[in-house]
Amino acid sequence: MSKLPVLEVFGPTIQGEGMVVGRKTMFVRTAGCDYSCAWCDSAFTWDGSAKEDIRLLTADEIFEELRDVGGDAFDHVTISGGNPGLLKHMGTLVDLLHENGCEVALETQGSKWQDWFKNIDDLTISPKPPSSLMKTDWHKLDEIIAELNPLTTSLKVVVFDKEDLEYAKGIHKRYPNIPFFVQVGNDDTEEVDDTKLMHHLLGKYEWLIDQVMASTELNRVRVLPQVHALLWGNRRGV
Ligand SMILES: C[S@@+](CC[C@H](N)C(=O)[O-])C[C@H]1O[C@@H](n2cnc3c(N)ncnc32)[C@H](O)[C@@H]1O
Ligand SMILES: Nc1nc2[nH]cc(C(=O)O)c2c(=O)[nH]1
Ligand code: SF4
Ligand SMILES: [Mg+2]
Repeated sequence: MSKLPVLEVFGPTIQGEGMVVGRKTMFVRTAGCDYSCAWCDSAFTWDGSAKEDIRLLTADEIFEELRDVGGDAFDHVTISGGNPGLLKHMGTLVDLLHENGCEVALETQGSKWQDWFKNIDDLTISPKPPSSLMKTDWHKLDEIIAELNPLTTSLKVVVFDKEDLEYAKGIHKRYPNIPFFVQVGNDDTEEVDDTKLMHHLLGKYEWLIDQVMASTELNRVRVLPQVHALLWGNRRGV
């Protein structure tokens, strides 16, 4: 049976971001990413710093661990990373979760397609703005968005500055029928004082709200912080 590189299995917690924010969910975090965003809050998934913690697990083993960690107190699992979209065999886990009565969410950046994306219940595509220093492959992103069901898909752009906001406007204009979210960028992923970080991020949230409210191009838009960062700071596994 094919194995998947896993770094974290945690929860239940709330989905802190995007289209199903607040939803009780478990998380499975895979290792490896084809990007290296300047501000990645999960850089340990790809920068080598946690490579000793990567475990190669079958879908059955991942589900067993979800039950060990979360008991029966969940019916929703979010797959994130790194980029889980690199993993051809993730579809086996998605099917197994469905067979066991769980809904499945995915976080990916829209750089790679997998056929199992079609089976995801809450699919977040998060293209990366200029501050990430990554380049969007527009042709690939067009192909991916064209395949997906707008009822189960959302776009989420993290915004750090005005240039990112212009990028966000471009994404929304290009894919107007996909529910659109802008998210506060955390520019202090090293901060260990949760209260200090909370105040800092709330200030950035207010700035982002002001920008979106003033824009004529961002009307059908939801503006959200990372709720888990407000509550629990930069901690892992929450
Ligand atoms: C760690 S990524 C993993 C999934 C996938 N690689 C992606 O980027 O969509 C999960 C989400 O966290 C967001 N994110 C990463 N670093 C962030 C930061 N410093 N501030 C706000 N959001 C961040 C990403 O944009 C993405 O939407
Ligand atoms: N609570 C919580 N919500 C999240 N939403 C997206 C996350 C991610 O890292 O992909 C995340 C995370 O790590 N924790
Ligand atoms: S695409 Fe996601 S996991 Fe990869 S570097 Fe960017 S934010 Fe981090
Ligand atoms: Mg995160």
